[in-house]
Amino acid sequence: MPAVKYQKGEKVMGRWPGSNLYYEVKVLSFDSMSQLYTVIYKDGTELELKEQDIKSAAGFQARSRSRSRSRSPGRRRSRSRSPARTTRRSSSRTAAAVAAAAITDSVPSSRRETRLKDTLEVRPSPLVISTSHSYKLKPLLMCIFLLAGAYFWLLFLPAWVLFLIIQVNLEDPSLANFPPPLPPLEAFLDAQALAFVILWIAFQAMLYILPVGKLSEGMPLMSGERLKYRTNGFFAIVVSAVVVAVALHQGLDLTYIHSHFLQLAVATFLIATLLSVYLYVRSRYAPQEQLALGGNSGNVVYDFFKGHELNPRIKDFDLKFFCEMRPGLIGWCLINFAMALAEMKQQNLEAPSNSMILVNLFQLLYVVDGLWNEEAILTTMDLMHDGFGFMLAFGDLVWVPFTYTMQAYYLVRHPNPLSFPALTAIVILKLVGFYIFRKSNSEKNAFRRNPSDPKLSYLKTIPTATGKSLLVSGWWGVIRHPNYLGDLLMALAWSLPCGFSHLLPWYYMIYFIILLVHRDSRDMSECRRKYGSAWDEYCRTVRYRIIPCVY
Ligand SMILES: NC(=O)C1=CN([C@@H]2O[C@H](COP(=O)(O)OP(=O)(O)OC[C@H]3O[C@@H](n4cnc5c(N)ncnc54)[C@H](OP(=O)(O)O)[C@@H]3O)[C@@H](O)[C@H]2O)C=CC1
Ligand SMILES: CC(C)CCC[C@@H](C)[C@H]1CC=C2C3=C(CC[C@@]21C)[C@@]1(C)CC[C@H](O)C(C)(C)[C@@H]1CC3
Repeated sequence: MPAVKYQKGEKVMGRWPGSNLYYEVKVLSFDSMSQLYTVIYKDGTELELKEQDIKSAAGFQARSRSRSRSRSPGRRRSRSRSPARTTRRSSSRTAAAVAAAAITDSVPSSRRETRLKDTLEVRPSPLVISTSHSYKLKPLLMCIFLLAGAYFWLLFLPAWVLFLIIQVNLEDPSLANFPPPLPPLEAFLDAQALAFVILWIAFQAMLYILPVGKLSEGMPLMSGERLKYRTNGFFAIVVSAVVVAVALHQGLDLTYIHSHFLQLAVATFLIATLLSVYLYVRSRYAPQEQLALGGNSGNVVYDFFKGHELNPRIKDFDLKFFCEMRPGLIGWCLINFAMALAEMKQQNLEAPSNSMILVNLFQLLYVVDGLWNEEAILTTMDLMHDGFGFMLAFGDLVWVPFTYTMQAYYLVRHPNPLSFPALTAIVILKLVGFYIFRKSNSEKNAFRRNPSDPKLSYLKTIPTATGKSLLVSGWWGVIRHPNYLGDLLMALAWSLPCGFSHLLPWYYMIYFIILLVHRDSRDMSECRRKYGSAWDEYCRTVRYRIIPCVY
């Protein structure tokens, strides 16, 4: 049995979860089952920490002394944030009081910066957080639930995609016709479809590595390092569009995508599964500091599903960023366009229907906007916190292109004429949703990138113990997830053109409500863990999550 490294009663430095800050803590106990130390901070907060989040006090002080000696004056500015120094200072103010007092109010940027710095200087000892949110081993039942969940989703998600594809293409896609007639087994696999998918992904990978476009910096990792990302997504979609146009001109029949939708989906699923196996294997050898918090249960299926490595890269090629932003996202627009051509062919139309045009334009705007603002993805949850495993690989490569295109796929066989007032109302809804979505995402992204940006000086903020602040006015002062509200309004505008005859084209709307409500509660617990009572203060100030005055 391995020896316990830190003994009961020993004074050590413990990392504050989710940050790079270390505080002096006393070891209370060690649980050999969970391999977690229970430690107590100076203000009485008890947390459970892994061994790698603890350092011996002597070694830590020696290291921070030698590091601060070698720092340049510019970097020394941030010395007040060093944990060693923070622990030497003490403040009688409670964290909540500091947070409340330091909400900055319409101050000029220079003053605001000073104020921000001041709040960093008087940073209190860690916030008192309730143990129910603490960083501790989940009870056995919870573990069983999570494991069972992973098995369930692993089987359910691919089956659901197949079901949607087969069902929506039926003459009568009513759910009363469940289960749909299954095609013979050999109809699922098609070598040509597989070749097309491989070609598409390779083409996107080639565009991604071209030395064109900006190299953007990601958010600081635990190690303090900032990864660089080639954010040339807009370039990639423009080149893809030109190549497709040339291929069409040369006689390429894009309606192949409609007639082989099932085979293309199965081929992509195989690739996503192979990729996930590769990701799982390499995560077993990845250094500790490159791992995400989740996906380390020791259960193969759960870890395979959740993903463990945060930013798996082959040299500078970032697999998670590439998969999230390129083949699936740009493929989504290609498929929609192919569906418009298939609709014209099937229904003998000279031009796509108004509904089809709306769906195509709306979703194209969404994707182009995402690619134009590609840098903003670097401050989202997936990029910052989630490991890359089956869930995201499948989500990015299969789920997005083969289920987000459901409205266009549905319209090929189920026309839904739109009156002019209905069309106008839907366009207005989409634009309102888009405005809220874009403005709120850009505001948070700009603030996270440069909190002292003079253009944001009018915004009120709450400082937190991690050194980051929370916006408490502007879009993020109205509701806690304004970007989700905008996204939901847009989703509504995508389903409305399909009418109300069937439930299936509304699948995206229903799924999206569930996804975003779940993401919101996941984010709430994560932020509560990271920011402690500063987060509570934020929640008291901004009471509603997604819909003002309702939810
Ligand atoms: N079409 C689709 O399928 C999907 C689309 N989306 C869209 O992607 C976008 C990104 O979503 P997602 O990554 O889920 O979440 P967010 O972009 O909302 O990111 C949440 C993070 O923002 C930071 N944050 C929260 N509140 C504040 C605040 N008041 N001030 C400053 N920072 C704050 C926190 O991170 P920290 O403090 O660590 O910076 C938090 O963890 C959204 O627009 C969403 O609608 C998302 C999922 C699926
Ligand atoms: C398979 C599961 C049930 C769900 C998987 C979820 C993923 C499909 C989504 C998680 C977050 C996403 C985002 C986008 C696409 C869907 C996934 C990958 C996004 C790239 C779409 C375009 C937007 O402009 C965006 C804001 C960049 C989105 C970021 C999050």
